Amino acid sequence: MHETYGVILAGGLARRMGGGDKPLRTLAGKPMLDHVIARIGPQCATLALNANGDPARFAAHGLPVLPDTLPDHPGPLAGILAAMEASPLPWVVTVPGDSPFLPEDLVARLHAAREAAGTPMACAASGGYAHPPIALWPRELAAALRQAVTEGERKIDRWTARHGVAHAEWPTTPFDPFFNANTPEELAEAERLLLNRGVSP
Ligand SMILES: Nc1nc2c(ncn2[C@@H]2O[C@H](COP(=O)(O)OP(=O)(O)OP(=O)(O)O)[C@@H](O)[C@H]2O)c(=O)[nH]1
Repeated sequence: MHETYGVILAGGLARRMGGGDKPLRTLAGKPMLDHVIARIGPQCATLALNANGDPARFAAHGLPVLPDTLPDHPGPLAGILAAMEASPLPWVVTVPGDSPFLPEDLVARLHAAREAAGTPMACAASGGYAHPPIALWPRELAAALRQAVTEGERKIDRWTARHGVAHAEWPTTPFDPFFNANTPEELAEAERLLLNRGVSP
């Protein structure tokens, strides 16, 4: 297995949640970020958090905080770029801080998909839909990504398609492992899934 640098993306503005830090919202008695760390941490050699503003608010979670290196919240590609530029390892996996049910074989299957297809990147999918922020990135494409974002690129899938991306698909039953909580209603739904439908916390 390739050692992989994991970065949890928490650099967005969370407008649909009413602002603030989505990953610090409580889910089943603990911050959603703790659920994400429990899922992705064991799959990575090192873990970090991409977030903007005062890093002290994440101190309890014990992760290095990487701020965006581009101004004005240009979107998830800015967090992916910060992750690739900070990575001590050739491979980087990014996951959003609002996806508490990530699969335990995420990193292994992304590497396998990339190797089988001979592409530089691999992206997670479920139910026939790709989840562009949940992907494996080669550090060596950081300069190309910086150039693209500087020139105005904002869409992850358009940029990955230019370089080549494989997709690894997961089943959506009994639940979608890429469920993400963007709104207070989705956070309540995540809580129901955890408490009633056997998603292990
Ligand atoms: N670093 C960084 N990450 C971002 C930015 N915008 C979104 N993200 C992250 O990308 C992932 C998907 O973002 P969205 O859920 O679409 O955006 P969001 O800002 O979190 O929420 P909304 O404002 O409700 O759309 C989340 O993990 C966000 O934290 C950004 O400008 N910079």
